[in-house]
Amino acid sequence: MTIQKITVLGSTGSIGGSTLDVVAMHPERYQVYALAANSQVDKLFEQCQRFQPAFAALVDAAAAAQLRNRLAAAGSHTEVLHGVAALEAVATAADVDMVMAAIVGAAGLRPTIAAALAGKRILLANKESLVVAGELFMQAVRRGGAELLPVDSEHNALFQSLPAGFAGDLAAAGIEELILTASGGPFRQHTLEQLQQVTADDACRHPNWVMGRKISVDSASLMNKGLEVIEAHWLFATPAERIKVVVHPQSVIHSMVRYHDGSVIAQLGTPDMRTPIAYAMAWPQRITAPVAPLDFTTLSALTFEQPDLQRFPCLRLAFDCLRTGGDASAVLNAANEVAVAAFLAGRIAFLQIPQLIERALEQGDLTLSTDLDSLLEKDAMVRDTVQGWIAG
Ligand SMILES: NC(=O)C1=CN([C@@H]2O[C@H](COP(=O)(O)OP(=O)(O)OC[C@H]3O[C@@H](n4cnc5c(N)ncnc54)[C@H](OP(=O)(O)O)[C@@H]3O)[C@@H](O)[C@H]2O)C=CC1
Ligand SMILES: CC(=O)[C@@H](O)[C@H](O)COP(=O)(O)O
Ligand SMILES: [Mn+2]
Repeated sequence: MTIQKITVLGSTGSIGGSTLDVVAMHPERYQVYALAANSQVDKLFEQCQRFQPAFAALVDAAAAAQLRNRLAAAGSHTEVLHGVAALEAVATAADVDMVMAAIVGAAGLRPTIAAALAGKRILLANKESLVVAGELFMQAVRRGGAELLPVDSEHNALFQSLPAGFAGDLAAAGIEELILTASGGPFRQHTLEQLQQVTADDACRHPNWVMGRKISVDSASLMNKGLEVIEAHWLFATPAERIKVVVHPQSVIHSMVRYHDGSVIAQLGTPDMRTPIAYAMAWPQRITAPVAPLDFTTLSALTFEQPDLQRFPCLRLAFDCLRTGGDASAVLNAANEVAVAAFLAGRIAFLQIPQLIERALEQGDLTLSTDLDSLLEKDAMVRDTVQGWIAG
């Protein structure tokens, strides 16, 4: 078996750490080529010492200089790069077989598209890439001949539940609809009055998953599910009306495909991202993952309910954007990233997140950008505008 070399974009985050757990379990199959992040020196230093990558990359130049000095003092052979271009370099290098795309937010877009154009196997966690630039991203995958494997638990579940080789022809495959499960987040049973008072720490206390703070807030507002609806549209070439969301508080069923004959095929498992990560890394084979097996005898119940779009308008906004098309989803994402950062910093209230997004959508230019530079220019403009509203 030839060893597969992997670059992990966002290695210092939650998905990055889980990816390295899977790599560590299979040293005969995988070797780390590069680790990349934004500015966290301590964690990246530890990871470099443990996995001895050829390269480490940080966007922040001062942080990269610190890392370089510490690694040199420790006698490491890892070469440290810095800047946004460095992320693209380690994602596209000829020696790399697969790239874990686990940078949070639209910041992950350029290196992930670069990896697609370079024809890599892409393990896609960074859903924002597809939300911001679905059309351009999928074009890059086709042009580069890349393999795109979904890591997001719901999309990985759908991928496992769809017929092999499914390319978007729902009728030919006998598919009625894709059903995304949503936990409902930490505020599933909160009233609107209670939602007015919640803090960032409350929002980051997800009932079932341990995740980074941005996606945790998205789960709490149901924006995560909205982003995932858009992600499913691009990954599986499925229109909005064939994508449903059902709240399933236990997060045991990770998503389902309903077929015309009445069959529903689902993927279940302990809520642990190391399962979908291992699946995507090894596909079409299966490897062991360091995950506790699902114990059916201790599951009290699997329950289901409708999402409440009054209390959680972000999900409605995302569905609307998917139907609107153009750059609506990119505007939604930019406004959401700014609003979530402001909420995490204690500068706005939770319920202001959808309000700011709705205002950005009403005032933004939603016509489709046909190249990446103009799309990212628009993304930056929306961010400036929303930041201006927050600053008052
Ligand atoms: N966590 C989960 O269980 C799941 C996550 N996802 C998706 O995966 C992605 C990562 O999520 P998660 O691991 O939770 O996030 P974390 O916040 O835990 O980690 C984010 C990673 O991105 C890096 N990063 C942040 N900003 C930049 C930037 N501007 N340039 C380069 N790197 C940057 C961080 O580096 P640094 O540490 O230096 O700041 C860190 O390595 C998100 O898109 C999320 O939606 C999808 C499904 C499940
Ligand atoms: C683990 C994962 O894939 C997250 O995106 C998860 O789905 C969050 O859970 P909810 O958004 O359903 O609360
Ligand atoms: Mn998910």
